[in-house]
Amino acid sequence: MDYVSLIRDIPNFPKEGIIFKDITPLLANGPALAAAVDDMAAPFKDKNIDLVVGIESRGFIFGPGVARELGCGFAPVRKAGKLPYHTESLTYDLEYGTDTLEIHVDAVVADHRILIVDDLLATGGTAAAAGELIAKIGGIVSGFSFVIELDFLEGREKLGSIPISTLIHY
Ligand SMILES: O=P(O)(O)OC[C@H]1O[C@H](OP(=O)(O)OP(=O)(O)O)[C@H](O)[C@@H]1O
Ligand SMILES: Nc1ncnc2[nH]cnc12
Repeated sequence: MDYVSLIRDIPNFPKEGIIFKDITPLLANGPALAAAVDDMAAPFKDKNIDLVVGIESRGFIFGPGVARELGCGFAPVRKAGKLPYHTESLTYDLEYGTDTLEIHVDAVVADHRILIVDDLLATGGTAAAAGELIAKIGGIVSGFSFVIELDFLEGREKLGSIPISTLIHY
């Protein structure tokens, strides 16, 4: 699938100097969306994943589809103040600022194998924070699956030796 032609560059969004990768053309294309979800799940089909964790907000678009493909459930990692039950929380640096992520304390079963899903890996701060949160509540982070990776930001350096799958590299 030619994903690259379905991702639009938006210069200087949301801040001067950032080239934002807009995935909405890909989302609007039925075959491309289905292929992206399949391709994100494929490397993890035989990895005994127990739960997919998606990161707000664009991880919520792909995560449940990937979970369905893997035959497991889904749990959200959300921005601060959005989750209703008791949470673990972590503040981290973004390509364009800082943010705080939270997860419900009972989101994972102890020692279950977790796949983290998001649309894009940039500096890796978000994915690393999600991984730390899952470890704090007893899960085993067993993979990361992204649509896009911005190689020049070296985000995968923050994710250690855990398997990472990405559909498109820039
Ligand atoms: O690798 P990093 O440098 O941490 O950046 C990647 C994160 O940035 C974007 O989300 P954003 O924080 O813009 O939130 P959104 O999905 O709610 O728009 C993207 O969807 C990732 O979650
Ligand atoms: N350049 C970028 N485009 C889209 N989402 C992002 N998240 C972090 N950096 C981004």
